[in-house]
Amino acid sequence: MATEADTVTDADAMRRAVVLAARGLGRTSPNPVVGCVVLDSAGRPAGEGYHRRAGGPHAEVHALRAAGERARGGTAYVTLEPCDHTGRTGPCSRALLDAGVARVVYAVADPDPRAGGGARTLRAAGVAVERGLLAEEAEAGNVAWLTSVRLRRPHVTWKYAATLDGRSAAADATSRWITSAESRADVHRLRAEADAVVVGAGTARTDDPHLAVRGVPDAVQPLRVVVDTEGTAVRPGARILDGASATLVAVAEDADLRAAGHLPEVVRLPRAARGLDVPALLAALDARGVRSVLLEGGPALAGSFVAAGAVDRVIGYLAPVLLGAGPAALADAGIATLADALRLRMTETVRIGTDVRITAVPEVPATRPATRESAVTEPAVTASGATEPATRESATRESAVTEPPVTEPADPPESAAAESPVPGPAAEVAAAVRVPADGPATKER
Ligand SMILES: NC(=O)C1=CN([C@@H]2O[C@H](COP(=O)(O)OP(=O)(O)OC[C@H]3O[C@@H](n4cnc5c(N)ncnc54)[C@H](OP(=O)(O)O)[C@@H]3O)[C@@H](O)[C@H]2O)C=CC1
Ligand SMILES: Nc1c(N[C@@H]2O[C@H](COP(=O)(O)O)[C@@H](O)[C@H]2O)[nH]c(=O)[nH]c1=O
Repeated sequence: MATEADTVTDADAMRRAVVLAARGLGRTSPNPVVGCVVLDSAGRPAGEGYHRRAGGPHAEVHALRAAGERARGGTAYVTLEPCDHTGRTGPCSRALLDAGVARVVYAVADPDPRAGGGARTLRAAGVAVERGLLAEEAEAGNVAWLTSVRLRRPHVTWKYAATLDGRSAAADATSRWITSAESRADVHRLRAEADAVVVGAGTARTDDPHLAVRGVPDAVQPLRVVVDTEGTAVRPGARILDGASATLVAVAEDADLRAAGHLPEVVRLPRAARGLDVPALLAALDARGVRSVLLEGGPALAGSFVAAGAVDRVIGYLAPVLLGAGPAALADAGIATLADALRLRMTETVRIGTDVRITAVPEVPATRPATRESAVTEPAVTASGATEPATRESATRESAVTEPPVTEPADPPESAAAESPVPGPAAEVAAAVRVPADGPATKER
């Protein structure tokens, strides 16, 4: 018989599931990260698992396999509502029913109301279903995927490195290096978690950046993106063209690309007041399944992202260095008076090497996609002439950021599948990223 010491509380089981889910970060895109813990009928640990990669078994399947017969009559704790559809793998609702699980507790409901509901299927089959346990923690761990599904654009983290007086380069444009080796290694971890790393033409010209992940074992490489109106910033032989990861150059619809034959892939976007239209860029990335963007600057492009309401998280590395001159970390973001300042809430401060890393999120998170600056929505065309998916019209899908714990008295929101892409352009297209045949692993899209 199980003693109290053998048994696990609901909260502990879900906490473990959240920890397990995080192991999939950077590997599951375009799917969410999901963790699952199964307790037997006496409340003792029976199995656990997490979603390891898109196309692979879901967290529930891993956990049920580990639990075997001990799942019968037990409880499954899942960080996201179990899926109810057949994608590349079968429905988790079915797997849970087949395993004889008596109770399912999930943290976060799937935000897509159009997809079928795993919770509803389970409940209809007599399983006790509860949602909302540790929803905030599970939500935080899955913020990129949830933001991407809710806003129909990738989650954007703007990362910068600055001196203590807030400068991101010296007056002569040199900036290597402001921050310590430890901070720079930490940035590679951020890159490994992102589907795409984005920089502006100024950074491409000045820094000749590489932008791939280095020094993170088994990292899945992000797409490298340069926002370059005329398609002239990435020169032949640029480090970004080395094949370590796929590279995409965003150019204007009317850019003259006759001298751009060295660019591996190009997407054409509308022009905006400054450079290219940021919401259109995000829509183009969304259309190819990019769930998360690490915006690495520079100051001008970051300013445009802030102006477009398209920064969901800021990670600043502040070094104990003074310059006194040189560009500020952020250039014009369309904010003219203090009342319009973008106020952030600090979520973490950590000392890294000789620097401080500050993480902050907007006090008022985005609840709708940024609006296109330019009115026209047209198919973008690649350098090779292939038509890219049309950019999305800005949709308005508002949803609460977190949900309070709820014991299901009535029908919960219908669930989409952990594996289910959002119906619409992103799912329809999910264009494969061009990588050399013998190239490194690239995030599956
Ligand atoms: N410390 C740090 O964290 C970082 C420092 N840096 C430093 O910053 C400097 C470069 O920064 P910066 O000159 O601001 O360059 P950016 O990298 O921000 O690129 C700006 C250029 O991108 C193009 N662009 C296209 N669309 C847009 C848009 N919507 N908004 C803004 N720009 C757009 C424009 O060039 P075009 O018209 O040609 O397309 C524009 O001039 C370098 O000295 C570099 O070393 C850079 C990154 C990070
Ligand atoms: N100067 C500066 C940073 N600069 C950023 O790093 C990019 C270079 O990346 P890579 O070529 O891959 O090493 C560069 O273009 C800019 O975006 N980052 C930091 O963490 N600390 C620093 O002091």
